[in-house]
Amino acid sequence: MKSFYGTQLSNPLMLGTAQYPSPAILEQAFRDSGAGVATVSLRRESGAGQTFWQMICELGVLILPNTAGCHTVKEAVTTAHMAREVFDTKWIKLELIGHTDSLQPDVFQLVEAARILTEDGFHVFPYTTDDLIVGERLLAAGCEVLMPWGAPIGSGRGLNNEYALRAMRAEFPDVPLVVDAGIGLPSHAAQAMELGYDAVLLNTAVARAGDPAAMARAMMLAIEAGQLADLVDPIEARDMAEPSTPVIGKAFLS
Ligand SMILES: CC(=O)[C@@H](O)[C@H](O)COP(=O)(O)O
Repeated sequence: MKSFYGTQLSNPLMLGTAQYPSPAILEQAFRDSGAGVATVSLRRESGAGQTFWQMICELGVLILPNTAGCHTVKEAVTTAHMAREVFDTKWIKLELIGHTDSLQPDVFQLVEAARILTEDGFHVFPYTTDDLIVGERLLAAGCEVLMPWGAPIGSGRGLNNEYALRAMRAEFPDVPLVVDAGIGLPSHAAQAMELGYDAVLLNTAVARAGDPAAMARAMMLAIEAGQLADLVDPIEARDMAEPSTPVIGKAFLS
């Protein structure tokens, strides 16, 4: 498994901490799924106060603070500095929103903020589009991980552009890649792993499910299934049929 800035994840599920019905259900979702990373929004969840930060720290998983809700480089950089103080970590999930309806990242500001934060010693996890050139620019700015979107945040649409995500995997074979946002179902998470992605980050699909803890577990099982399938050389899809038993009386190929 690839490492994330030198750290091996205990497993490839990164789980958000927003919108759960209660703190107890949030904790249960982490326990039942065994998620390896918790992402937490400094701006959106700052109202919850010290008790909430404490609870997140006590989950016993790696913390990936994020800059959700930031629209400018200045806001994102300031929020990243706050996060480093609160959670004592160099990791920052850099979100810089550029479009109100789709919450599409502003990739121009994203690259600039990534460069500033990297020079300042941060380990940046950029939430980006599935654009190859933006990916290249983020790597050139010092990022060692890329987090392309599956679909707009909270949409639950799954992988909107499988072609582009596949192209990113092929273009950056050695870079840890995480599908971030838009996952709605376990099958979407499995699909991301089948493409050879290294992890999946999701929040809404679990937090807003009828039973968040059970959905978190379902996501983890799907991620494990997709990861295993990717490792064991799956067959290529074909247009034409091919008999499963090509030679009468011969059950095995060899
Ligand atoms: C919590 C978080 O980091 C989100 O901004 C993230 O992008 C997840 O998106 P979904 O809620 O669509 O899973």
